[in-house]
This record gives sequence, C-alpha cells and structure tokens, in this order.
Amino acid sequence: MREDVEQRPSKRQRFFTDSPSSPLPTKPRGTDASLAHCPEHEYRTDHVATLEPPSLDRIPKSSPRLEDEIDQQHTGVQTTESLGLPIADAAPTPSPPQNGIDRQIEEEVTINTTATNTIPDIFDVDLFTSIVGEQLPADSIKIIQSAASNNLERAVNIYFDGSWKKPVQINGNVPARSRKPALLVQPSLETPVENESVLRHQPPARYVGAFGVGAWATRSGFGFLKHGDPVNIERARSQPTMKRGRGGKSFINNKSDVLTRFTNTSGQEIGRLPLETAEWVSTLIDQKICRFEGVCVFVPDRVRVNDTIYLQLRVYLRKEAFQSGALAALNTDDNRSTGLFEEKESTEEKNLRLRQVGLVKLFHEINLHPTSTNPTTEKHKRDGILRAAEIAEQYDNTKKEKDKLKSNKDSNDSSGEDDSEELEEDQLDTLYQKAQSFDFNMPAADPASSFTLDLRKYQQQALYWMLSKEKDSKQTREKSMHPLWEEYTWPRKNVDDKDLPQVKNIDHFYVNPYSGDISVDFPAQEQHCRGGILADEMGLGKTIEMLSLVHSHRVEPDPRVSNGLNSVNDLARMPNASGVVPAPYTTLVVAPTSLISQWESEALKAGTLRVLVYYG
Ligand SMILES: Nc1ncnc2c1ncn2[C@@H]1O[C@H](COP(=O)(O)OP(=O)(O)OP(=O)(O)O)[C@@H](O)[C@H]1O
Repeated sequence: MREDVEQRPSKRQRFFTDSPSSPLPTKPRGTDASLAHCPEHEYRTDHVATLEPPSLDRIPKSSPRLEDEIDQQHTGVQTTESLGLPIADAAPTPSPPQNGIDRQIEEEVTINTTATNTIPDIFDVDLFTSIVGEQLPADSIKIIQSAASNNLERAVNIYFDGSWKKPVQINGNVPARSRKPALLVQPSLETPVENESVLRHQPPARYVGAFGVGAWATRSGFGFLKHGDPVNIERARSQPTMKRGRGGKSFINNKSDVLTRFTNTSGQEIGRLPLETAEWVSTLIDQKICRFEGVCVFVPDRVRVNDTIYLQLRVYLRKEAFQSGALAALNTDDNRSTGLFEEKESTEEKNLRLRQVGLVKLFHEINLHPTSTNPTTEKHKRDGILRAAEIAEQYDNTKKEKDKLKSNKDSNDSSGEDDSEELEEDQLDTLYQKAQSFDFNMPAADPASSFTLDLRKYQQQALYWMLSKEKDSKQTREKSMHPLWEEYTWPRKNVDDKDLPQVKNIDHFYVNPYSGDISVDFPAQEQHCRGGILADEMGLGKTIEMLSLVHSHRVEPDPRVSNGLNSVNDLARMPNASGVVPAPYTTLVVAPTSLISQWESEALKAGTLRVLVYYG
C-alpha cells in the first residue's frame, strides 16, 4: 500500500468526509461509475476542505451564506487528497452544505498547522479500515486517530505516510495536529572530503543544469507561494517498520520510498514532486550526488490539494559525488546474500545502480550530452546509456517480482533463474554495443615502409594501439579515454544565460554510465600491461593488422649480445639441420591448421617477409 502515497492522487477522484448527521456507509463504493449513482447524502462531491484556517476562523460556523460562497468557489473542483479513494466524480452543481461540515478546512498531507479543536469528531473506524484496506490493531488505529485529531482525511494520509508506525510521543499539552509530521527529512551523511589535488579547487556544489517539473500540491490555501519564490527540495522518508512475514517471523521492512517534497521559505510543505521525477531525484539527494534548488514558476492563486505547481529545479553536482569511496560510506554493510541460483546484489551495488539510473535520467532532463566531436559516437553512447538505465530498471522490477514470488513460496523458486540469465545477456549486449561504438578520436599510426598494403583508418588506429601496447609507450597513456566513460563539459552559463564561475583545471567531468561512477579525473585507458587481444569484428582484416605490426615494430638485434648466449638467436643449432638460419626479426604465429595457408599468403602479400611454415 505504501507506494500509493508516493503517487499523486488521481485528479478525477475525491475523498470527502461527511456530516455526522449523515453517516457514510462503512464501505466505499468500488468504482467511480458505481458511485456516480450514490445519493448525494451519501457522497459529497463538492467543496470540502479547501479553506485556509485564518479565513475559516472568520467564518461563522453555521453561516449558510458563506458556505454557499464556498460552494460556489469549489464548483467543479475535482481534486482531493484522497490518495486514490474511489469516489464519485465532481458533480456539476455543488450539493448544499450540511450541518456545517464544510468547516473542515485545509488539506495538508503533513501535519503542521496549529489549528486545534475546530475539527469535528468524524472518525469512523470502519470507514477508515475500508479505505486503507488493512485491518489494523486497535492500538494502531488509536495512534492514527489521535495523531489525526479524529480527522478521517488526516488519518488516511497518516496511514499512507507510514508515520504512525513510529509512535509519536503524545504530549498532552501540545495539540496533536501541531506535532511534527512523521515525514522525516533525511539526515545528512557528511562524508569526509578527501584531499585530492584536483578536487581541492572544486566548490561544494557546481551547477550542471536545470529542468522544469509539474509538482503537485499537498495543501490548499492562499499566499504561501508565489511566482518566483524559492522552494526547498527535501527528502521525506517514513520510518522503517517491523513487518510480520510468513510463519510469523518479524523483519524490518526497509523498503525505501522516494517521497520528495518541496517547502516554502517558512519550511511549510507545499507539495511533492511527481513520482516519476521523485524516483531519481530522491536517489541523487540521498546519495549526496546532487543538490536541487527550486523556483516556483507557476502556482494558482488559490491552491488546492493535487493542483499542479510548476517548478524549475536547478541542479548542482556535489563535491562529495566525485570522491572515491563516497558511495561506500553510505552503506558499509555487505548485505549480499547468496541464493541457490543467483547472487543477490549488495546494498552498495544497488546504490550504484540507482545512482546510475539517476544520473542518466538527470542528464536526459537537463539535456546535457557527453562532449564528443563525432555525432555517430555520441549517438551510440547515448543509446548505450539509456539502454543501460532501462536494463537496470528492468532488473529492479524483475527482482521485485521475484522477491514477491519468493515470499509467497516456501521453497526456492527456480523459475527466477532464467530471468536473471536473460538479463545478464541483455547487459552483455549493451556492453557489446558500447564496445562497437567507434572512437573517432583514437590516434592512428602509419605502418613501416616495408609494408606494401594501404591500411584503412580503423586499421591504422589498431596499429597505433598495438604499437603502444608492445612498446608500453608512456606518452600515449593519457590520450585515449576508457571506452566505458563519458566526458561532460561543465556548463559555462546557467539557465538564465548568466556566466557561471569556472574552476581552474576542472573543465570536464566524467561519468561511467555502466557503474554510476563520476570523476573529475580523466579516465585513461589502462596501458600498464604489455600485450593485448585484437578482437575486431570478423573480416575487418585482423591478419593484415597483425602483419602491419610485424613490419612496423622490428626489434634490431643488439650487437652486444650477438656473441653471448643471452638471445635465443644465439643458441646452438642442430648440426645437421638444413635450412635453419639465424632469425633476428622472427615473429612466431601459432594458428589453427586451417588458417596457416591464409597467414602465409597474407604475409607474402603484405611485403618483404620470409615465411616458414611449421606444422607441429
Ligand atoms: N588494408 C587492406 N588492404 C587490402 N586488403 C585487405 C585490407 N584489410 C583486409 N584486407 C583483406 O580483407 C580480407 C579479410 O581479412 P581477414 O580475413 O584478415 O580478416 P579477419 O579479421 O582476420 O577475419 P577473420 O575474423 O575471419 O579471421 C582478406 O582477404 C584481406 O586480405
């Protein structure tokens, strides 16, 4: 049920309390359609709960004139904080106010007003139970009821927020409604700043882009937010709860939520980011990757719960995100557990994956592309990133399903094995596609003059790479970027086209979309080992490429060793072996029998090489 609260309530559905004099049925109707035929006295479809407390105070409780006015104001309103409660659509004409019930005011998901005893006691336990769809112990209901000051709407919100699960200490002097909501702002996890030379100059947070989002209001009223006002983007998370699993075993339900709220400068919660945005924004906040600064772009004069408030979010990449080990600091526990058929991911792996998806979505939203000189390369890379994100999400969903399945079965579920294999194949495909993307920036080398064929561009690049591998030439090390990393340029102007402060020596940052790592250091392709594997596609000319290397990297025999026994060339030969000659430039090719003749003919085609075929 918890996910429900993270989602914006459906615009077409409303939830209403009713007058004590016209009790609601104990069970809500199943569908809008069925409810549409309910008599008006059963379901109200108009104007409940949208006045600000101050104006309410001025309203005489039984003033029919004012109530009519309120009715008028609310005619046609179709939103609510019902969190999906199925209720009839708004009626075209408001039903008349009943017994002052319209005094019920202010729809907030969080409980942060100081209003006290003006709320009538309208808590119906049966109705509450039917709405939340769970039979709760009497104690829990009491806690919720008390925290909600007997207000059914609040109680439903509190239930879905999960705040009631961590009992709030009830202080008789403090009205329950004024108590802090159970939605807790994430504690900040300060990780020590590593003394990395480049990072020293990096500010705590650096602007990376901006995007717009249609958030939804969780309160109603006037004047708490206007166009151009800054808003704080905060994480709100409900407490982990104890749950009872199969067989009565208790476990902590650590299921993470993604609630991300925005507050005004007075700290009042105004609303929340929509689920699809909150899903990745929450990760980037939790993992201290980003800071978000919001500005209100549009807010209706009179806000009602579930109204859309448009925000512009400016995104800053935090310095901590670039520090190695910052992620590990989030979760030091290795909670990996091994199933019968698959290895479950550890918390760290999961965080990396969420971070990866978060970054990919962020860059997509702020329209930030990797720095690349060649559009083909860029396209390949972007496709690869998005595909990787898709896979990650797919994996997550499959895992959730499997977990659900597992919890429903006592025995191990072997059907999950196939899924994970399929996903692994998908991931391999993605990596393969990535490897296919051609790096046009890779330097090329010309073969030696003894080589008689013309090398194609990619073959020259392969030759360059092979030469640097054989020679382990240090000067080439920093020139090629690791193929799995992306380079991004720090923006020079912000969304208002104002110049941004630049940081000395840090013009770029690098993202590995496959691991979720980010860095300000150039991720050079490792060149520390000699030798390698040339694994071009079939038919691209690997034989020719190798032969160009044979021509181009000829080691001259050292005259100093010619009289000694330090070289294989100086070993004593078999006395009767005919045709054996010293071979100072020899390259030994070991090939399957079927390819030997091909090697031979290619070698002869490529230039002045003597070829000796030996079967053994
Ligand atoms: N630069 C070139 N100039 C002339 N011919 C070339 C060149 N590059 C490749 N070829 C020719 O293309 C053909 C395919 O090359 P080759 O068989 O070496 O590819 P390969 O990558 O080794 O293939 P496989 O993976 O099947 O072993 C050969 O006949 C080769 O001579």
